[in-house]
Amino acid sequence: MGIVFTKLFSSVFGNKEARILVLGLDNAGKTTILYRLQMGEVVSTIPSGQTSIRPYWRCYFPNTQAVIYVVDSSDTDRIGVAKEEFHAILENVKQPCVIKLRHSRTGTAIDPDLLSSITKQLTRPWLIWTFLQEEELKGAMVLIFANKQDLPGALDDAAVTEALELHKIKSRQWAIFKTCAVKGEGLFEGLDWLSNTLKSGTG
Ligand SMILES: Nc1nc2c(ncn2[C@@H]2O[C@H](COP(=O)(O)OP(=O)(O)OP(=O)(O)O)[C@@H](O)[C@H]2O)c(=O)[nH]1
Ligand SMILES: [Mg+2]
Repeated sequence: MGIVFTKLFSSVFGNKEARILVLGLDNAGKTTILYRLQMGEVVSTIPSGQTSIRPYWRCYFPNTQAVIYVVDSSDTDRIGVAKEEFHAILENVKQPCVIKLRHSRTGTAIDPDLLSSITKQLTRPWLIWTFLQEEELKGAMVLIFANKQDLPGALDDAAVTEALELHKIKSRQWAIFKTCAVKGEGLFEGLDWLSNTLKSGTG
């Protein structure tokens, strides 16, 4: 997998840095996905989808080319919340933002400078979990991972498409892929789409 990915990385992004934001409700599988993509040590330091920090999804770093939105396809109780959050992200809400993150387990505050120094140290600059002004998201393309396909009762890609009302997305490229993050299934197919779309410059 590492080799496949390295090839993908070098052929697609070259020396250019591509900023990709990974979002989703808590427990959706973001950390597992980033771990499968060999980013475990970085994502473990940054809190993610918990309710208390969701408002800060509106604040990001500039120049994000793509958003990966991870959905727990088996969590049908919260698929409506996942939809609301998703469309809130895509809406162009311009508001001043203060970034103040807390580690989900220790409660330690993570300041933006630290966050940015973490991301600068990444050896693989193609994937950066970070924050940007939401207006910068206007042109970003969206990759949706309908995750946890292995669980009984999981909605398939068509059902997640409907539940998230993806057809309402008019002004940006999007695609949805079924994934099972724990087995690593579907992730590279999704990244393949992302890289091809980034490469073709149509996103
Ligand atoms: N069965 C199954 N479990 C999964 C899958 N992906 C993730 N999980 C499990 O779901 C739980 C949550 O996964 P995380 O990757 O921690 O989710 P997260 O989105 O990072 O959650 P927060 O950090 O709380 O926002 C873990 O127990 C994972 O092992 C999957 O594809 N199938
Ligand atoms: Mg996590």
